[in-house]
Amino acid sequence: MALYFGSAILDLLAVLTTLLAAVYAYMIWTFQYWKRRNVPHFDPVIPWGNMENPMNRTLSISEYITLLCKKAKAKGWKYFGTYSIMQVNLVVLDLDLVKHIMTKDFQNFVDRGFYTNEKDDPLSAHLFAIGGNKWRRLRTKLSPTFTSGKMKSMFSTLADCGAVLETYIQKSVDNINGNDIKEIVSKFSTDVIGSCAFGLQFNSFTDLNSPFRMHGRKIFDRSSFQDFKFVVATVFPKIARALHIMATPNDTSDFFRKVVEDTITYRWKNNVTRNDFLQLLLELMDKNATTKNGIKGSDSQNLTMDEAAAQCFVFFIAGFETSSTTMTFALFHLALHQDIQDKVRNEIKTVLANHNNQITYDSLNELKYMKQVIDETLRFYVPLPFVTRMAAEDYKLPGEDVVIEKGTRVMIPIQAIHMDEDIYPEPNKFDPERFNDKNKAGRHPYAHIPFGEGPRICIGERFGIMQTKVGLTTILRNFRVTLNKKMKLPLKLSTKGFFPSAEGGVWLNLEKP
Ligand code: HEM
Repeated sequence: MALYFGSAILDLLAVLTTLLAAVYAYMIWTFQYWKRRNVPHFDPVIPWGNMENPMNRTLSISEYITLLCKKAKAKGWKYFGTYSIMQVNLVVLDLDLVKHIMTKDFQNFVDRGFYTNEKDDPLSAHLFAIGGNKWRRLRTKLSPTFTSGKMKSMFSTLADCGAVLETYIQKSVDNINGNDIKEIVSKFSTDVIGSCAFGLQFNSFTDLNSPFRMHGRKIFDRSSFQDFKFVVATVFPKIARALHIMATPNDTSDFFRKVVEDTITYRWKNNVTRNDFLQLLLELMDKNATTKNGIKGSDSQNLTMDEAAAQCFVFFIAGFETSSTTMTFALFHLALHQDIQDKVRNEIKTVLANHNNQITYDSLNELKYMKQVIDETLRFYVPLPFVTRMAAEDYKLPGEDVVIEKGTRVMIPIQAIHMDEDIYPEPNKFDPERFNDKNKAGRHPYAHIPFGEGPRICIGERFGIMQTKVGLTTILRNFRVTLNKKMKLPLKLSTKGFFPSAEGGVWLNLEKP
């Protein structure tokens, strides 16, 4: 039925044109936000703002932000405004200001401003994503899970996974050569998280169709469209929730929720206790938490089944990709720099000789040079290129004439800080000596923050380093790592996904030294 132009189609066109014009005008107005506030910024482009078109990137996210920050630094900016689509962000470069946001004034920057949709997607409500009091409550509860005492008691479970990796590479070294090393270390870290977070044997090396490995791949090998959907959901969370947009793929969510529920039910039913994260979560569960089978939780604390599943899930996603990325890039650099590799291997041999040639919790703590190699790897290719914090109230940047408005996201560009040549001369040179005690002491404490900083620092830092050390020690004490002829140099980062990964893979050989 035509109302205005005598034709329903013309009416519809008129409505659509008006809507588009309104959105366009709103974008123009939004894209002047930083100009109106007199904050330094680069000119945005409609509709992506200062982002690259997520469907057609030429650089990885990490490289793109680092480039933007380099340009900003060259102009003498300590911070600058950006737009990701219509979301305004303040990128902070000055390390003293970074310290204020992450630590000193943390009470105003508790939230990350991450998209969650607890109703449709219970797994999205995990420790990394949630904010406010809910985060405080959960973080307080989960922190004891990651103390050095707990890490020590969990070490034997981790060492068992190291032994599986060792047997695998010893047996199949001929087949491994000329393979993407990321696939091998990912199987190891999937097994580690399986044992330590879920209390299950994932058997990633023997079960080629392991559903855990399959879901792990699926979460991180996201298409550009999925990335785009997530960015839009972060910018317009209310609309995204109304449209039931999930952060976790549907089948992955069903799979993990069922695994956790079945495992918890089994443990309650059979009074099983184990030295793992799940046991600690179990002890925090609501006495009224009921599984589908009608089994009730046994104590009076208040984590629900879905909350417990969400935490297992975040340990899985945060634990396996970060550590396997770190191991992959460490091995790549060691293959490029045989002298550094020799030094690491000699250290491993000397230290393990004092521990019956066993990889133990204490022996790993003595691997000081390997820790320098890991620190330098995490400087060079940090798994999370940036983190965000959202202002809970208006906040005046200390010493500056700028107020960060309530609800604005502040971005801490970790990778760009790590590549700042004023902090790290020749940033593209791999040099573990940057992290000897003397050189470390001469730098700002916020110059190296691969695990973030302040009260929201990575809860799994100790575990991530321990896991990385077990993987590297297992490989390097048995093999010399060299570049395979299929490895394309210089390494180019993939333009897909959020975590840095090598385009075409990291092709290495393992040779008997
Ligand atoms: C090399 C390994 C790892 C790296 C580089 C890494 C890095 C990070 C970073 C940068 C953050 C954000 C911190 C911030 O905003 O200040 C984070 C948070 C987090 N990480 Fe890790 N991580 C690693 C391993 C792990 C492991 C093994 C686990 C669990 C088993 C884990 C669980 C988490 C969780 C749950 C959070 C959210 C903490 C919160 O918001 O309270 N991470 N990680």
